[in-house]
Amino acid sequence: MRELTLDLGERSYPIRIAPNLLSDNDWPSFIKGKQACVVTNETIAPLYLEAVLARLQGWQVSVVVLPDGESHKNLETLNTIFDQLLEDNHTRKTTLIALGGGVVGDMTGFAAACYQRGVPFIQLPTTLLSMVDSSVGGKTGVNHALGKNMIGAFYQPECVIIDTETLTTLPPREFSAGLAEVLKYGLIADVPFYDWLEANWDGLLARDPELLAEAILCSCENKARVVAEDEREGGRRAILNLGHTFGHAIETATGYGSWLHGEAVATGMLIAAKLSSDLGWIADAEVERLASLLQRADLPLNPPAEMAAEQFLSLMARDKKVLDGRLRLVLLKALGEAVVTDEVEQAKVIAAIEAVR
Ligand SMILES: NC(=O)c1ccc[n+]([C@@H]2O[C@H](COP(=O)([O-])OP(=O)(O)OC[C@H]3O[C@@H](n4cnc5c(N)ncnc54)[C@H](O)[C@@H]3O)[C@@H](O)[C@H]2O)c1
Ligand SMILES: O=C(O)C(=O)C[C@@H](O)[C@H](O)[C@H](O)COP(=O)(O)O
Ligand SMILES: [Zn+2]
Repeated sequence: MRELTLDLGERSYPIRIAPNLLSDNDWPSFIKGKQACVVTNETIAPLYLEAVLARLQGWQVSVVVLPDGESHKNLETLNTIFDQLLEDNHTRKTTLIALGGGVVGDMTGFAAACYQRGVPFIQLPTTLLSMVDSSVGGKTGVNHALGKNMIGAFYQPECVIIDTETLTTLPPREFSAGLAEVLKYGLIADVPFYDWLEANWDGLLARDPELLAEAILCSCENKARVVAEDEREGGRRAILNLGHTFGHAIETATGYGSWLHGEAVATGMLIAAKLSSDLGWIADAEVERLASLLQRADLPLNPPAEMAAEQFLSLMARDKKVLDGRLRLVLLKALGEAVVTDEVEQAKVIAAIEAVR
């Protein structure tokens, strides 16, 4: 088993990575008391709910099965979790268990932050993206029609249990979406990891278990390092948003459905890389290198044809990083060195969007 700790003082927690951890009797020990509510969705429940419930026999356990998809990551769906918790008389001693991808994880975490002003929760991520990113770091929340993740809270889990065996059932498009966030860590902070990813890209695409476990560990280590430094995004944590200002605009414009989060981030990172090379910060060859890795994973390189640059700009004006009315973008000062800047001319931003198109 691989293990690391996200170091946040008294709110520190372990992140465990190994095959078949869901069937392990160890993870329920992170739950204080014998009351729990498992939140999952209609796709994941038939695959993994039984294994989880088998570990909780004799407990007071409720189950909430959410509809599947990013389009359901909203307040209306969130309320169904509260309905169930109240109907089943759950108290402040109840622990919520997020069994699923980032959508289930973000909503369960936010429900835990709100229910009776806060109950514990644990993360059992089942997508690559949720293993390497969303289950770690305590960003929880839901979307609003006018913007992505606009309603939420910073709220940390008790532990993150990554059962790598669950990746065997993940559809290829979802797997690739996760790889986009994996590449992000190399781009923003870890050139040796980026080189390693490029060297092992075929093996990763073939889902070699050892390579995957290594990539998940390295991603979690990178994320944990940044979050431990700046839990509530006062500064450095914003680098984890590389590509997201453009990506969130795509997701919002397309109604949280046709583009997966990781796909939108892939295209967004390519725009950010192009802008960084236009500014003379990274070599043109690095933009090509990233495009090639994305393409080999079948990730989209071009923004939606119907999205004009002006639509990007108006949606990006609501980005959470906007300060004093000024757009702040995460760009690459060098490969492996992300910076947050508000000093890029609008014309250059438009040019990068058009160039990638
Ligand atoms: N909180 C954070 O820090 C953070 C970080 C990155 C992304 N996110 C959020 O995460 C979400 C995206 O997460 P995601 O990519 O996991 O998407 P997702 O949760 O929608 O899961 C992707 C799809 O895979 C299915 N699935 C999940 N596990 C499976 C498995 N093992 N086998 C078969 N099918 C499985 C799901 O039912 C879904 O259809 C977005 O809402 C994004 O905003 C949050
Ligand atoms: O953990 C973070 O911080 C991130 O930015 C990780 C991102 O991959 C993730 O998509 C996050 O949900 C985006 O956060 P937001 O604050 O821009 O909504
Ligand atoms: Zn993301």
